[in-house]
Amino acid sequence: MAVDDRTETAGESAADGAGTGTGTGTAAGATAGTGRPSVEISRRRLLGTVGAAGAGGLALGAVGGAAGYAAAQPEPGPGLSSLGSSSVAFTGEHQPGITTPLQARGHLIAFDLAPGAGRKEAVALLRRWSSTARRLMEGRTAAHDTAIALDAGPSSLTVTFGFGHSFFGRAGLDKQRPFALDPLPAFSSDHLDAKRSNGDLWIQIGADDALVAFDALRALQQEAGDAARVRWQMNGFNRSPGATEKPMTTRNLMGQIDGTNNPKESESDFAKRIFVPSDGAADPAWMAGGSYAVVRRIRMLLDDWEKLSLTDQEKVIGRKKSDGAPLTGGSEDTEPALDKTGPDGKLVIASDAHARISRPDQNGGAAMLRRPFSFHDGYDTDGVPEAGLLFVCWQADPMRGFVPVQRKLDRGDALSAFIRHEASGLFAVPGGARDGEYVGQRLLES
Ligand SMILES: C=CC1=C(C)c2cc3[nH]c(cc4nc(cc5[nH]c(cc1n2)c(C)c5CCC(=O)O)C(CCC(=O)O)=C4C)c(C)c3C=C
Ligand SMILES: [Fe+2]
Repeated sequence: MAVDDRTETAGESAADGAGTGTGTGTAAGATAGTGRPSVEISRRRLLGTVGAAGAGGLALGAVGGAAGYAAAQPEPGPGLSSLGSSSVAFTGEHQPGITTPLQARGHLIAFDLAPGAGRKEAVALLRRWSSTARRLMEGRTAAHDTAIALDAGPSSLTVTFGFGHSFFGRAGLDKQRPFALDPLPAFSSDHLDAKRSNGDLWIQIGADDALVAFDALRALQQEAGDAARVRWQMNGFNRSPGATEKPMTTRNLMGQIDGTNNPKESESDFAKRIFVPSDGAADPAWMAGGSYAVVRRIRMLLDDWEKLSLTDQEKVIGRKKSDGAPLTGGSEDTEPALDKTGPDGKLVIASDAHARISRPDQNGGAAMLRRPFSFHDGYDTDGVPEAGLLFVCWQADPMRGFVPVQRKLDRGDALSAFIRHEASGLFAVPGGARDGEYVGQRLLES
């Protein structure tokens, strides 16, 4: 949906002047106790000014900061593109960032409650985080804003919160811990780094603008305050909207079209597969409308992968690299002919092809919604790219989603020679906040 005029809160009205083009572009004054300047303004209001000023935003840089901004002559501007103006609702049956189309930027961050912090601190933290997530997703500023995203619209920002297994003991909520959060089994191909795995609390941030995404990451990390400490943090990306001639399924860093056969919202069993039932049958009740996120940092062994011929690469997956069509023919959306054999009598889609053995019909119906981000963290000392997939998948129950499929992949996936699972997390992601609620309220106030 396109961003609209914003209703200013009482807290924002004091800073209105900063957003109306009076000259500074930032509010004077400081936020009590932080020493940091308070930029408590609506991004939309500032955008109104920038829109009226046309190239004023550019003039800001060109002629030197706030003074240049004030001097810019008003000219009609093109306004926000749909990339900047699109926003996602914070409230709803489900949290945002699960069925939201993939965004161009992603940050994953896990926290542990600080020593001595418990349920009371967690309640205050989730209240703060929810309030900030809502504001930023609407294109408003955070309570203590840094100006990083000041000129941008909401840019499809989503913020999604989850609870890890260890949270429940620390918060005195053991009885509320779902069995579905029991630790994932070990897989023979695991090379997991415990320090970059799991955590009490998890946040997934996605946005189509890098500064909007980082702004949210920074705001939420700062607001953790004394209540929680960062355990690990990972950064990812996908294709930017509009980068291709027509909208299409994204590619991963192996060059494959990735996401084709994801469950579709239009399918009758979609909700049952991805979300914990909202009809009162959920156990525990606070997870109604929620979902379980499995997060795996999967390194791609790109030097080895890129040595394969195109034919061999396609054999590993069972689909064509160019358009994602099954090797048995057709286009991306064609159902693969799994039994089809070639002139040599062998299966056209090999018995160990990744896209064959990960299918629900090869795994007792197990299905998940894959919603990954690619990552690239530079090169190691040998010049090998530290790159791959921040694999995030969503399901109503990991034992009927990720676990059986990963077990099967572990036993004989042609892709496994080219990937390495380096970190892992499992998080209970409660249903979306209702109006006036914070995320996790039904757990924390149960
Ligand atoms: C345990 C679950 C899975 C892991 C881990 C996984 C890693 C992984 N996958 C690719 C690339 C592709 N995967 C594709 C399909 C696919 N993968 C999984 C599950 C896991 N993948 C499923 C359930 C499916 C869909 C199967 C089906 O129903 O047809 C494809 C094909 C295109 C598509 O449907 O998306 C590609 C390509 C990589 C690179 C990777 C680890 C780095
Ligand atoms: Fe896959």
